Amino acid sequence: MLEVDGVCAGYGRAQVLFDVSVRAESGAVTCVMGRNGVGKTTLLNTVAGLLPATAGRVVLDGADITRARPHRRVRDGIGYAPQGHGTFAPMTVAENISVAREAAGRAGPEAVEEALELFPRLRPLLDRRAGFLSGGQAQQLAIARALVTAPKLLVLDEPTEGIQPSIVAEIEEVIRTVAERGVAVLLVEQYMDVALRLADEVAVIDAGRVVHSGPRTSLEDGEAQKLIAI
Ligand SMILES: Nc1ncnc2c1ncn2[C@@H]1O[C@H](COP(=O)(O)OP(=O)(O)OP(=O)(O)O)[C@@H](O)[C@H]1O
Repeated sequence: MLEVDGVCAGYGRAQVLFDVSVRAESGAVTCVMGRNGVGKTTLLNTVAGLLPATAGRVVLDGADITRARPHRRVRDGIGYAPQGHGTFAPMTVAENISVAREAAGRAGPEAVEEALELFPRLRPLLDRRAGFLSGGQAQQLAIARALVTAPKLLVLDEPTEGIQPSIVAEIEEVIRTVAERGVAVLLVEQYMDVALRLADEVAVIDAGRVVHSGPRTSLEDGEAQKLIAI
């Protein structure tokens, strides 16, 4: 579904990603791991089109989208829940969700109901402004906003960071359900226990390069774990 092929990217003269190749298949969770500052968010921003790739290709469903703008990528089927949620604080939960659905132009109004079935805790909060949500609620809203775009590829940046364990379990359940429905999930995750529960495939980044990739079971290897340990 997604092929990131030999991508380089960075900020001004500071190159962050070096020849990065990662794939995410439909119906599977691909987990990108690595220590702080190694380039995980930079990779996701390059996939979402928020940061240009200076070399290499991003291919979605066989189409080269390397130069496509972010809104085009949403319409092509990339749903992104960025780190720090990226929700509109002054807007209500309901407005956040409907704006995301309408902007994507991929799904009908029934997508909102489907997202609320996955995140029932959001239902009583529909009239609350997003800026007044707890961290866990805001994260659920961020994922719901990505889901109402009816993505083929769901991109999540550390969705369990700083969130209480009961909500983490609910978010994990949604990620699993979405993958089982055939969506490709590309997930940045720092916590080994979460990755071991969710990932089908893993890619470990260190200093802007992919230094390990393979099935989840390859994470049991001590060498792979050393690359992630803080
Ligand atoms: N907007 C920016 N301008 C300049 N440098 C940046 C910018 N965003 C990130 N960087 C730098 O790029 C490098 C990679 O950052 P990135 O956020 O991709 O790492 P990360 O692996 O996602 O880390 P974290 O787990 O802390 O989010 C870091 O050295 C960071 O300081």
